Amino acid sequence: MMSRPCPIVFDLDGTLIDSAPDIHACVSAVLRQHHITPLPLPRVRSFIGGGVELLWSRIIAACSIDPVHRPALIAAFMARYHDATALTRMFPSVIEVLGRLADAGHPMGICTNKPMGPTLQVLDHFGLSHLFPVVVGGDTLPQKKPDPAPLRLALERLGTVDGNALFVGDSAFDAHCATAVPVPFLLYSGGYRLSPVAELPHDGVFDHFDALPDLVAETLMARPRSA
Ligand SMILES: O=C(O)COP(=O)(O)O
Repeated sequence: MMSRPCPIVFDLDGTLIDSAPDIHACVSAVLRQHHITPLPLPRVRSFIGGGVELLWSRIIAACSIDPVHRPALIAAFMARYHDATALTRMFPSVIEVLGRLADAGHPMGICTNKPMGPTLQVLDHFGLSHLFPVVVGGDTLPQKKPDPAPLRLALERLGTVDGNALFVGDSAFDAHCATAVPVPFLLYSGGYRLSPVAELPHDGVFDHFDALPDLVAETLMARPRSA
């Protein structure tokens, strides 16, 4: 009996989309409002991946801001972040490759630390919503990646059987989350990763989305499959 194509869950920021310029623009606007000199884009990009709260913990530390301002800063940021898509781009070939994987029958989902509001907005903006029947955001559960709970929820909602699924992401948050579930992890090396590839647990690595369908097939072939 042929087994059905396995579910594939994707991280969002730094994996499918380069959203750092929009996040940087929102952060800079909020800092300017508070008369604080904005940080350079690469610095803000290095703070992305652990969700909004961790992003702001890092900004507050980097700019030596009094933590008493934290709630106001985060509220002002969220008001801008909700529909910030103007500077965001999909990584090359993402739309074509997602279409190929969907046509091959893989059920697909998103597991991101980005809050649900901006996540749904950006998926809609890029015409990706219909590809992802399951979306777990950074505020869906109390836990965020690298805790396994959000990815486990996405896999459960996609009907994963016996861990027969794949997770695709770009960061240490994603790699350690996949290990904790556990589920095989494919690392996109062109995203916001801070650690060397060799230091992140992974079952495959790719630097361009054109390589992903073959990598998916190879990874699944190398593993025992459930019916
Ligand atoms: O909001 C973030 O920090 C990044 O979210 P991600 O999980 O899609 O990389």
